[in-house]
Amino acid sequence: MFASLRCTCTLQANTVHWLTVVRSHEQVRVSRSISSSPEPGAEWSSNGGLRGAHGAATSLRLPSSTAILTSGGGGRRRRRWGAAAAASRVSTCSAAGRGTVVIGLAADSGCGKSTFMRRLTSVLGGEAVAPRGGNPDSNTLISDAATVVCLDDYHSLDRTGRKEKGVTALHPRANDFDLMYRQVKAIKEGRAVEKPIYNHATGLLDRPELITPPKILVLEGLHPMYDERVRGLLDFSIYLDVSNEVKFAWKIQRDMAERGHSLESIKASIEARKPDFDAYIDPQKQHADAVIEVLPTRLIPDDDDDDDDEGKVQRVKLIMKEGVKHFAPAYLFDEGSTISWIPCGRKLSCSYPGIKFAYFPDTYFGREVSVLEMDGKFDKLDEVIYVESHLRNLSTKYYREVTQQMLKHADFPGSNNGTGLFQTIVGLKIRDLYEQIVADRAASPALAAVA
Ligand SMILES: Nc1ncnc2c1ncn2[C@@H]1O[C@H](COP(=O)(O)OP(=O)(O)OP(=O)(O)O)[C@@H](O)[C@H]1O
Ligand SMILES: O=C(CO)[C@H](O)[C@H](O)COP(=O)(O)O
Repeated sequence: MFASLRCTCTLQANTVHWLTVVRSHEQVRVSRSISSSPEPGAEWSSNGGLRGAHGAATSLRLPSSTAILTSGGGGRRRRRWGAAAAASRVSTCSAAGRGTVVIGLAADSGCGKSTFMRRLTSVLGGEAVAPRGGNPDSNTLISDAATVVCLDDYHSLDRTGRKEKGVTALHPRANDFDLMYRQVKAIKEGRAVEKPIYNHATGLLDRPELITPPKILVLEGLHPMYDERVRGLLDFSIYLDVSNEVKFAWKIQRDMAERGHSLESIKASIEARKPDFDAYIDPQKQHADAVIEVLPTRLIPDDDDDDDDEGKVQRVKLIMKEGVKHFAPAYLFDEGSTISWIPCGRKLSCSYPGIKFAYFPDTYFGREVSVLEMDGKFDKLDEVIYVESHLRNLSTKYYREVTQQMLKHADFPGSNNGTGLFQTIVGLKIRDLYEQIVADRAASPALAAVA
């Protein structure tokens, strides 16, 4: 699907390189062995070693442009690995070559980041899996085209440390932005890094894992756009803006049903996080190229207290910045117009309270934007084609691609409403952006060299 990337030195055809990394006190030695089928044209540059500071043995497999860490040692998994310890271990191997495209996805916890990631990696192709053989509590996902890194891994304070210092995970003091910047920059420049792991099961920082440069690196978490230097490395950024009412409903649904939390503890956790959320997370949306905003419906009157559907129906806005390189906003019927559309009728089944679409130009934090809005929910997912056929600039590759993606993931939360629809569209836009960047680089090798 993707154009292949040109890298810095060449692998033999049909060769997979297995690397054995032996960690010694000050250094990690890399030895290459064995082979079997790489991506044609994939290349490997190594000056002979990764640098490290631990005593464990680790195996790496480098099938194409992505290497996967498989942990061999693991003896001290519960040891706290400070983010600072990983700082010095930026390695010099490059697999992706011409520069990784970096995408930022910001949102509070429980706002649909994982769901969005699953939709995105599905659009990009290939299954997204945890690093094979690595830490079972790793937060990283790897697919053919993309590596998704969770920024929780850059917490500089573990759970106990945060408690002792009285800060939440949302506070900048609990996160190492210097390391985040250095490592994202290294990956973007084609160098692998050893990234820390924040273990959500234990609340500790685990031994770092190796991240090699993928075609697309997605940084998902609380702060991808908080630090100006990290923000400057992003090729595209998204913010999932879930209103308090809806966030509360989703949190209750998940944390009560799936995690056994009490209603009181969920409320207390939301309240405790709110000041830091308002101060450090929410303001990032002004920097996003696309914002998916989830609000309560306007189709059900406020005084209609009896209606069970009220919490289940959402009004979702896709706010798309104008003038972003490689990103042409999607639109309804006619670009730049203001449109209100009720598609219900012969071609789209709608039960109460119906479906309403809107499209209009607007401003968002002083920037010109185009907004697509959907209020209501789909009754039959195969009928989404009716809506898809009236939307333009979707960056689909074939007829009904949006509808097919929605049907494929019908069981994901939000598949029957604007969250699923707009997340799918943003996924297609990211694929398109990546392909444009690769095409630009191919057309201008000088650009690629500085990317
Ligand atoms: N579009 C949606 N519609 C309804 N519920 C949703 C939607 N998206 C997410 N949820 C609910 O919120 C929960 C959290 O979603 P998800 O795991 O994708 O969020 P997250 O941001 O990755 O969370 P965390 O950071 O806490 O892991 C889901 O289990 C589901 O209950
Ligand atoms: O906001 C969060 C991002 O997911 C988490 O609360 C944060 O990472 C801390 O995790 P935990 O509660 O598991 O210690």
